[in-house]
Amino acid sequence: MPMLANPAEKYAGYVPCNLPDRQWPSRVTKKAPVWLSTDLRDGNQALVRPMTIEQKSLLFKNLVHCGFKELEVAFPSASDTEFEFTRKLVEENLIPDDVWIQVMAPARSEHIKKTFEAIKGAKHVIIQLYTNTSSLYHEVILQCSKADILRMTVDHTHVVRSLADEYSALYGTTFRLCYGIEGFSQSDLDFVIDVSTQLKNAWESHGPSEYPVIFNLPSTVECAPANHFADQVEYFCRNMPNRDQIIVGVHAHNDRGTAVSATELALLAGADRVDGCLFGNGERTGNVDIVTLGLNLYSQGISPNLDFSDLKELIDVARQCTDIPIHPRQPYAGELVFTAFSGAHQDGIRKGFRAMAERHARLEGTGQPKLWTMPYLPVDPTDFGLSYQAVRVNGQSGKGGIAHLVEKSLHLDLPRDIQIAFYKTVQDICDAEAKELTADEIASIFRRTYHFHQDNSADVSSDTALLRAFNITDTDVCEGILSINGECRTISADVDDLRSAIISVINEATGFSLEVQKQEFQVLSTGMIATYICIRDGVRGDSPQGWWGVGSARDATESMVRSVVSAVNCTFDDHKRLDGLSK
Ligand SMILES: CC(=O)SCCNC(=O)CCNC(=O)[C@H](O)C(C)(C)COP(=O)(O)OP(=O)(O)OC[C@H]1O[C@@H](n2cnc3c(N)ncnc32)[C@H](O)[C@@H]1OP(=O)(O)O
Ligand SMILES: CC(C)C(=O)C(=O)O
Repeated sequence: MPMLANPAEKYAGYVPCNLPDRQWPSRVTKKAPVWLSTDLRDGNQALVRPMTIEQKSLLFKNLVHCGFKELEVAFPSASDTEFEFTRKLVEENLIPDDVWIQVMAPARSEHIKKTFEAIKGAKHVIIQLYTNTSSLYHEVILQCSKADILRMTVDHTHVVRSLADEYSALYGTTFRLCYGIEGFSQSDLDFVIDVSTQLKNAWESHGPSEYPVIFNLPSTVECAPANHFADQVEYFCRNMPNRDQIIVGVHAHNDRGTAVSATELALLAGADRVDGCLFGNGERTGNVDIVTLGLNLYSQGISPNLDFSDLKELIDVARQCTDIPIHPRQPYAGELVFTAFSGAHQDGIRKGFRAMAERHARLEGTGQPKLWTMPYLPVDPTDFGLSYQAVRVNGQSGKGGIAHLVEKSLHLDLPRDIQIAFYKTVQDICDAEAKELTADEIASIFRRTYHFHQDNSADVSSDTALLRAFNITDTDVCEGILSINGECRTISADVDDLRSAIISVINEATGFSLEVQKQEFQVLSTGMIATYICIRDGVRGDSPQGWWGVGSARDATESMVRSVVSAVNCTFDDHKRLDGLSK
């Protein structure tokens, strides 16, 4: 069936909230909310294979390690696994004293009783009782009236409170009530406020409670834009009597792909607490991704009060438990997130790192913060235990990115001309092989292209010219043995005359008429000295731009000699290539 020419025949848009003086658009978030991880409940109920007790235990341990203080651990009346897992947490004393476990129960007495049996003996428990307030639900699913929903909610609040009082007396448990208002974002908000007020009254009618009731406002199904959800949350916060005596939570699903925005705007609109799952696991398109929310705050300089220092480990644990892979573009956690393939981005990142290092050096000792200001990289992945793969090279890459990888692997800060020359070599390979080249591959192409050897274990089989020995005597005379096409030549010259002496030995041996066009020295971060040299052959004139050579050594003179040998090898290579083409 094709898409409809007029989708209004099938789908109705949302009805905006009447909130002309809405406050949330001009507010700014300054602190982290209270987090509730629902990985083990809403995340779990959406899996192809719900987690085993072992998987739930592993995930629980890691969530606690991240710093969650409120965790919805189960829907205990749903299955033996859910029940037994809750018992295990309690009986094996696995819940730290400062952590509240939350369990979920529908408004059905037998389910509520079973839920209490599951948490028997726990220290801190939040019972989440849920009913659905949307008309779609009571008309279609329960086939009852609004009044029935109200009655059902209030009646079961009394059941929960009576059991809570009983269990407190018997086991010393501290209880809190959370009301999960399923269907909130598709409900008549005045009805929601009515049910919520009556639920609160019912709870409090048994006597004072140390902790305020939590009202959990979900977009059970995300059906409207994020600004609409924010309006609904602000409306609830402004119209609930005694707002300061309750906690308002939000629980966003991601059907429209805007759960993160909806939650962020809901916080501006007055929410105090946020439910979510790691990496956005959960029903259909998932619950809101709590890692993204936390790291979004972090990137604004606000501590999320959650520790994601080892994101890689957390990704591995989440995958082991849910059997759901992380998308390579998942914010913060995806494997391609801290990577740039395109030339312009690579160039920006490379320049950005330098500029930032210089700026930070200037700020040293001033007491001013060394802020992260990097083009294309909004946060520093090393804060989350991830490494930079800021630059990866394929056919879309440019000279800046390639030079960045050479610098990372070989510590050479290539001058612009050699960057351009080497870029062409790499591009030809990327194009011919239609694939990405790794940093190691780029380094080895560089070594091969420029016959650049930093240690004696290097493969020199493709070298036509080789420096076999080099020594500078006490009297500053340089002595060396050069092998050209397997034939050894001896050089002996003063340091100042050395370069022309080598060139004339080579010209004599090869019939070339080489002359030096450019030469640059560079002290590397390793303490070595690099020399970049460009030579031309006045006889053949095949390469008007000349051939580049690169050498490095502890000593500047030896480095220069190595660069000449490298350039001569490049000249040979090119001549062989051109001669091959002309045959
Ligand atoms: C938005 C949310 O995420 S809500 C939480 C949803 N989570 C889950 O459903 C996971 C765990 N659920 C389960 O294991 C099962 O659905 C159970 C144990 C709760 C109930 O199982 P069953 O009794 O076999 O019922 P079933 O799953 O077929 O249907 C749900 C029933 O609960 C009713 N129901 C749904 N929500 C509620 C509620 N908040 N309070 C009371 N009853 C409810 C439905 O109307 C339906 O009733 P019916 O059997 O009279 O038609
Ligand atoms: C009951 C609530 C909290 C819920 O899980 C939802 O509506 O998605």
